[in-house]
Amino acid sequence: MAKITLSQLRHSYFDNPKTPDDYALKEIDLDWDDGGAYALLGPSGCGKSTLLNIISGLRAPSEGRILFDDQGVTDLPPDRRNIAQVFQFPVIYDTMSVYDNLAFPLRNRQVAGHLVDKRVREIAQMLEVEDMLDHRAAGLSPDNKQKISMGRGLVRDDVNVVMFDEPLTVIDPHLKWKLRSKLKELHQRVRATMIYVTHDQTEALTFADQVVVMQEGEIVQIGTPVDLFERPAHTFVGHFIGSPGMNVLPCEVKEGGAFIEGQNVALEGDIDRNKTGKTQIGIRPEYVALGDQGLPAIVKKVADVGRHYVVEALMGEQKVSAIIKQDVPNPGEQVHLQFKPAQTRLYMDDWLATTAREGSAS
Ligand SMILES: Nc1ncnc2c1ncn2[C@@H]1O[C@H](COP(=O)(O)OP(=O)(O)OP(=O)(O)O)[C@@H](O)[C@H]1O
Repeated sequence: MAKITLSQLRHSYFDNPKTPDDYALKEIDLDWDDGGAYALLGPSGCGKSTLLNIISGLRAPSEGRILFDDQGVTDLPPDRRNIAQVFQFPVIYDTMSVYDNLAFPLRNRQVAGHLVDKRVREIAQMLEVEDMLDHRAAGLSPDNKQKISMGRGLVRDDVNVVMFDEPLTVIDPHLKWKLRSKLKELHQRVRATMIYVTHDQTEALTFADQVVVMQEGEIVQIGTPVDLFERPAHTFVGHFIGSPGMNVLPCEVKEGGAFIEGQNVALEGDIDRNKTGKTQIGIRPEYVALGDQGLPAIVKKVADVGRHYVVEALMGEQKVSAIIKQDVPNPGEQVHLQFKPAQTRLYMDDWLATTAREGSAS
């Protein structure tokens, strides 16, 4: 397995790109460590497939380099990059048995018979498909077919990286969680460098140790699932991750503090003096409480989602969500919103612009 480096990578589908918007990938600099479990997360059109195709060699980048273990591979064709890929739809040979399907990538590389057998049985045991080894692949259910497809991706231990491209698309919703946790377990056993591409936050956060969040051809944050939840570096990450996402509220900054509707709102720490631009407060619904004092708002909707209630209130024209467990208000009621200071962040032009005060509870 290998460390993957993307250096000053840019890609445009136009012949003469001029503005940043002409680039499907703006500028990507990234190191993926050997043996890490990564997710590439972002909405449709943000550039995930473009990036994946550039790493696998199906597409040449307009600018920049790709290195595997510090060796340049930018000019190598896909078959010389030594990558295993698992796609949205199962890629297996229907006429072959499950055993032969799993053995295929190894036999193709002239691996000795006894080693093929050992590895196929190991992978089959990890995937819990040992009892299917003699079955013909054609008769398998879609989720078992995709399991075998994953097995084919994992069977070789000499690949640089295993890339999964939305691998759970065809899986029944009630089986998704099973395969999701299975993949995480497989990574822990196989310890290969894995990149999991998805637009689904649950899949990304369950699988990856580090999640790379993309928006409009740019990486907006790389972090652990906890980092992304606790300290979104960009308002997009705050919106995209969480349910409901982070509240992003226009505010005024003066005298070193932030104000909404003339009321001072305590922030997590100091404001970064080097940043400028549109000013907004970011606060997750989990850290908004209702009380006697605070920012006045009118309750619009209350949803009981089982473990807690999601209250949607209007502060003037501005919608604010709060997650609460008890003392549920009624729609139409006047309430006061209180933001937990250690979780109240300022964003300037959508980028985080406060530093957490040392020792403040997060
Ligand atoms: N072959 C192409 N020619 C021109 N533009 C393209 C081509 N492929 C992708 N694009 C554009 O590049 C941008 C990034 O697309 P890309 O497919 O990489 O995103 P994605 O995040 O993988 O989305 P999805 O999940 O929908 O596949 C989009 O604006 C898309 O319209």
